[in-house]
Amino acid sequence: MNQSKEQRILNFVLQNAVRGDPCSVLDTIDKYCSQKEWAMNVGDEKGLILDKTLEEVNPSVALELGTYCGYSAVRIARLLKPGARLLTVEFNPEFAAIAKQMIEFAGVQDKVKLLEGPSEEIIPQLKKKYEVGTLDFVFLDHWKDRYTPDTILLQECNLLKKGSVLLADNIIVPGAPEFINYIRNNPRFQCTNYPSHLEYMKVVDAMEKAVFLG
Ligand SMILES: O=c1[nH]cnc2c(O)c(F)c(-c3ccc(F)cc3)cc12
Ligand SMILES: [Mg+2]
Repeated sequence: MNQSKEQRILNFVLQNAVRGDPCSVLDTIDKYCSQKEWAMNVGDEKGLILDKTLEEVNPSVALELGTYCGYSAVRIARLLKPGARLLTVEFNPEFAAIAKQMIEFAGVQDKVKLLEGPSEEIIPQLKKKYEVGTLDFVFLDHWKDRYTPDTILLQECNLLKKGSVLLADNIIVPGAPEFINYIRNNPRFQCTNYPSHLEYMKVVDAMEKAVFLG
């Protein structure tokens, strides 16, 4: 049974990165995905926008929707203050299995809880089952058609508080026009657009930050 691309990425990290060194894991994934096989990690250019947003927010509790191979989970976790935690949601069991190993190899497993399943099922469980009060930061990087319903669900579940920050990937490619229309016309959010490029490509993409006003 030949290996998946995601397994090849993990193997390259296990063989070439430094165990326990998150930056080494990120650089190694970026090297593989820019030189050998493209993959949908947020990457190093949009990753800097993620880093800057995280340094502004300095979240105690962060949520990521769309773990994939764990690149952005490692990227987020490496910047979390002591005691802060990241909950990351992945629907695809194969991706979740790869991400678990990636997160452990990077040494950030104590800061990250990987939740396997559909976001629409997991979000309503966050308060009671995962002891979340409210979320300081949410990274939307899963399926574009879920950005709006999940943002509405986060509000319905009272998981956002005044100042909670959402950051959404792929606003241009693959694009999330319905989300952009929803969030920019919603008076409860203050939006900022961050032009960038698609991971590992010269194609234009963008991220959108939306601050919940309460
Ligand atoms: O499905 C996705 N979920 C989360 N992030 C993505 C991404 O960053 C992509 F570039 C892409 C992408 C895939 C194929 C393309 F040709 C272009 C972008 C997809 C996703
Ligand atoms: Mg993405």
